[in-house]
Amino acid sequence: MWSSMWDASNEKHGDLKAGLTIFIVIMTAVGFWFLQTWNKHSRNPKQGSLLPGPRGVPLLGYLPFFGTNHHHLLTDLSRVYGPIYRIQLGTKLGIVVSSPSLVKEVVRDKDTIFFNRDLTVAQRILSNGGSDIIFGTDVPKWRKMRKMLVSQMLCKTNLDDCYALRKQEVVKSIRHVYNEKIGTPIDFGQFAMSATFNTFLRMLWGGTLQEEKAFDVGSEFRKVAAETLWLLQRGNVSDFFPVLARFDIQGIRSRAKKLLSVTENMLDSIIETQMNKDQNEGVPKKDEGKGFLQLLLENTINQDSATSLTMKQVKALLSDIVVGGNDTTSRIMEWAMSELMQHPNEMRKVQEELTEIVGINNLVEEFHLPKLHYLDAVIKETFRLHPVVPLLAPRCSSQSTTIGGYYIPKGSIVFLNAWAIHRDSSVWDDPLEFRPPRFLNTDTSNSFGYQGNKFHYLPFGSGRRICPGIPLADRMLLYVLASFLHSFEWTLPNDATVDLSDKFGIVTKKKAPLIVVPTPRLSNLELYA
Ligand code: HEM
Repeated sequence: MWSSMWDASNEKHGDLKAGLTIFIVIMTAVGFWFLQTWNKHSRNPKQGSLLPGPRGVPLLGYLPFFGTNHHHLLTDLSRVYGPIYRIQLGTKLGIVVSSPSLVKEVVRDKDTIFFNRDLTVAQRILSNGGSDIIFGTDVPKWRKMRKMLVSQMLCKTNLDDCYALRKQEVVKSIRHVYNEKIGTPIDFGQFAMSATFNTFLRMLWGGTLQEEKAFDVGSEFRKVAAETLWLLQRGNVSDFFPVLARFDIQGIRSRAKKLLSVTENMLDSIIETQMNKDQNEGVPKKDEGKGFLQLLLENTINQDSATSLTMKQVKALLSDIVVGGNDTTSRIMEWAMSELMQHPNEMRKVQEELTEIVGINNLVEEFHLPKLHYLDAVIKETFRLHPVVPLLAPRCSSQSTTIGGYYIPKGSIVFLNAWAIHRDSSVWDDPLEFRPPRFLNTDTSNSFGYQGNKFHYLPFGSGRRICPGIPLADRMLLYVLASFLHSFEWTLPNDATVDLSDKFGIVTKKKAPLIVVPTPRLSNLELYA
């Protein structure tokens, strides 16, 4: 995603700076051309007024001033320049939108114009030329893949069917904490990340992969997914100055190509294993449901070209699920836990609800989830204060148009600043306070969901390109968090405090990890066995 282009860590930021230095020398040669581009962006008042925005420096635009926490910077700038402004990023023109009504104009009223993405070098390579959903811009192909994901893999029936797979992994995590971590400080983010990752993989392969093989595949996939995310968020000079792409100054293109080849080989081998299984071996146990891969392979055998996917698309979809779903889901768990540790009263209410609905002599089951209203409100409030994808997935205008009466040239990159909107005092009462009851509204006409229909609450985006993973993310968040909060009491190590500051990235995370100490909470210790 474009928001990830300027990575937050110092190491990577330094890397971008080094690239920029080399670049400045080369850029003298193309400066003339750049100025022409600048003029083109600035002088076309025919269709609307010119946008305000901060002044940058020649050639680089505002790039040198970005610092590390880009969502904070863009929010600060919106206080100066208003809910829509322009920002020059090398040769690219960025448009930053931070009001609900203007978001609506982009994602609903003009959704066909803002359907596209402006792919970076790494995005184009790692998505195999945009053959996945996240980076895909070919509408018929994108639609076919989304349909497969939403109406077959993540439909209620299939998610219900593979509950047993999720449960096995969550119970394994609980057992692991009970056997090895009681009374010791653990990094909750890492713990949530492992539990989520293992659960995702279990749903991908279903119940058919041997445990040992599943473990090896899991470790490899985890490495590949982490590197993909890392590479996607490295700043790359070529993205701001495409004319330099052929020089691959920072080596990002070659590294992405190597990574794609490793990923493809790994997925090919998994797919082959799955296809070579003899029929009995491949049939899931009665209560386990089909894994996503099996569903996908059945779909490719289907000869109906209107619905069937190619192998390239199958692999792209598997990657999307892991890359798009794992970090986001586990990071929000860490944020929710951090807010609960910071607000013991809220923690008490959540645990009282769990005791009442689940019972202290039982483990949480998915059928309990619809009754866990307070926990649901805690998660929603966490998403409001800490939308883990703060600038959503930036869109690109496929033709010149207007937003809010301002002229937007073709090819502009539009950032929808959900982080700013979620913290805007003209939209929310006491926006900086963690107050879950604001999501407890029993009046259904006024209640909040994740569907992005209220343009002031956008943790999963909105419009045609809204996150298709919501049904799975919603279940996983509630189920995993409820299980951890019900099974254990969590305390901070002596003298520790909770640091709620954040660090921008493709998925925004906590600056300092949350370290907590678990002790058993259930009265029947056999439940941990
Ligand atoms: C807490 C969990 C998650 C969060 C916060 C999240 C957030 C988002 C956001 C903000 C977008 C961009 C939407 C927009 O620009 O309007 C997005 C897109 C996407 N997400 Fe998620 N997501 C999560 C989980 C998942 C899961 C579990 C999956 C897969 C099973 C997934 C797959 C995708 C895909 C494929 C897209 C691209 C959609 C498109 O471009 O058409 N996400 N997500």
